[in-house]
Amino acid sequence: TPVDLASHPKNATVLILGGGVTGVIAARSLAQKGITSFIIVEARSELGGRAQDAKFGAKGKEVTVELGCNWVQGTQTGDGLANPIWGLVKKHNVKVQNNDWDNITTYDMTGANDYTDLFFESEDAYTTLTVGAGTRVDKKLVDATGRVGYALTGWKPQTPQARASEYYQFDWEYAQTPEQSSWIASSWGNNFTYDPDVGGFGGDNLMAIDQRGFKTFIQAEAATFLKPNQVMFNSTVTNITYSNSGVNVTLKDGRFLLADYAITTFSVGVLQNDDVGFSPPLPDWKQEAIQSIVMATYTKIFFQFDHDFWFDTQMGLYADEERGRYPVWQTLDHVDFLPGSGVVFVTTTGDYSIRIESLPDSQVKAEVLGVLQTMFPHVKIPEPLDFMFPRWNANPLFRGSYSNWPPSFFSQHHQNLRANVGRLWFSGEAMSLKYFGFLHGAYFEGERAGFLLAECIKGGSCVEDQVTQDVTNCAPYKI
Ligand SMILES: Cc1cc2nc3c(=O)[nH]c(=O)nc-3n(C[C@H](O)[C@H](O)[C@H](O)COP(=O)(O)OP(=O)(O)OC[C@H]3O[C@@H](n4cnc5c(N)ncnc54)[C@H](O)[C@@H]3O)c2cc1C
Repeated sequence: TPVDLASHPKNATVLILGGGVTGVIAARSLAQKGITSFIIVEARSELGGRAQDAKFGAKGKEVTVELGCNWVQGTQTGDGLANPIWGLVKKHNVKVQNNDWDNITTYDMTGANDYTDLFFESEDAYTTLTVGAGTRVDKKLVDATGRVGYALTGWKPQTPQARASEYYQFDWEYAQTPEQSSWIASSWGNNFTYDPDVGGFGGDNLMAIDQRGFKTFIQAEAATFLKPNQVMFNSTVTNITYSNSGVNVTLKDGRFLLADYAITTFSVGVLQNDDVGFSPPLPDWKQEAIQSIVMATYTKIFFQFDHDFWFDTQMGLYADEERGRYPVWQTLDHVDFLPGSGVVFVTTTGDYSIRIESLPDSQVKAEVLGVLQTMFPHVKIPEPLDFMFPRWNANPLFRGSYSNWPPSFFSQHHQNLRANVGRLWFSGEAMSLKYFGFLHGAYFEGERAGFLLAECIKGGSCVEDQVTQDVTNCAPYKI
């Protein structure tokens, strides 16, 4: 039954839908501007969203492993712009360790095979790709796929080793292939994070190994300002009704909440898959924007063994004949991370992640053990003590791991994705122009939404982004 929004008392001025980094920082930003009548509505029983961990390992050998985000990507160079996640990590003493992605041992179908020269060549090819994208932006040329960019800038991988090296530079970051990704947006996504010459933070990657979980950086920050009555846990939103007078949110258990405004911070995967309904349906321009971005999937598959029999470097790379088949390996059983833990994990991305999510655990485990046997032909691979992987794509609270920008997603789509629909505001990592996909993208978007909405509530402008009703071609097709 439709609720008469006008005649009901409001639960709060603002409902912040989702308690990940975006939601927490939006709440903090509202509070900083004097708006304290808000409620964070979160389906899970804790804050953090995709900053999520699990206890993993045999009894007595358990360690905390990160199922979702794991790194502070880029810190700061000189007195340049600092990654705000790094600021929170330092403020709350979250334990992180420098992770050297070039400290790598390479393997292929014959076992250990040193193709690090090729690996570093692929690193240079990636840099050339991003420079080529910059030239396109300067010349106002249309976007193309990452694959087109690689080919036009001279990188044409022909061997499994070259493809695996390319995968490490590209797919392991964007969680999709160069064919599926925007050449231009993937390049600026990289540069604004890692390249201090264009205002990026810098080249470091700090890996969280805090046994309280990486999520501590955001939970501890929330504890500095959030009051118990400003957050509702175990509250899954099923429907959002919006009008000129307010927003009404229905929860799975039948409760409903009323407010003057709401900010949704749900992943674009959630918005794409109708896990939450909107009444009235979102306008066409909004729906096209939501469906035009991609929610990619990045999967870490964890193993614990009784003892370490693998590489001594921080990273390992395996080249299979099939590109993307269990390629990137990381050890936690390393003097820099969690020595003695017996934990090693491998990452898959994109369509390969979707594939393994549909398989039983036993099959994935057998496949990966087979790959380990190929990588280490002279070792009898022991039975693991523990095995686990999260299914991010199937999870109705996320539907993937983070957004990726396809070449058919245009600037106007981006503005439309971010724009509010009346009193319903949209935020989250995917709305970040420069840092889509990253934690720091979520942080900056939460801050932006909180500050702008505070202005609106105080009588300022309530419309920030220009909406484009129809995203059109500047040179229409002549058919
Ligand atoms: C496997 C993986 C690896 C990653 N690695 C990194 C990394 O190393 N570095 C990095 O910078 N970034 C990384 N990321 C990306 C980063 O985690 C995200 O960009 C960021 O956490 C997104 O924050 P958010 O607040 O926008 O969204 P979310 O964290 O998704 O927050 C949205 C919240 O909404 C809740 N929610 C969803 N549906 C409902 C509903 N119907 N009702 C109520 N609540 C709901 C969710 O539970 C969630 O808490 C990774 C992500 C994943 C999954």
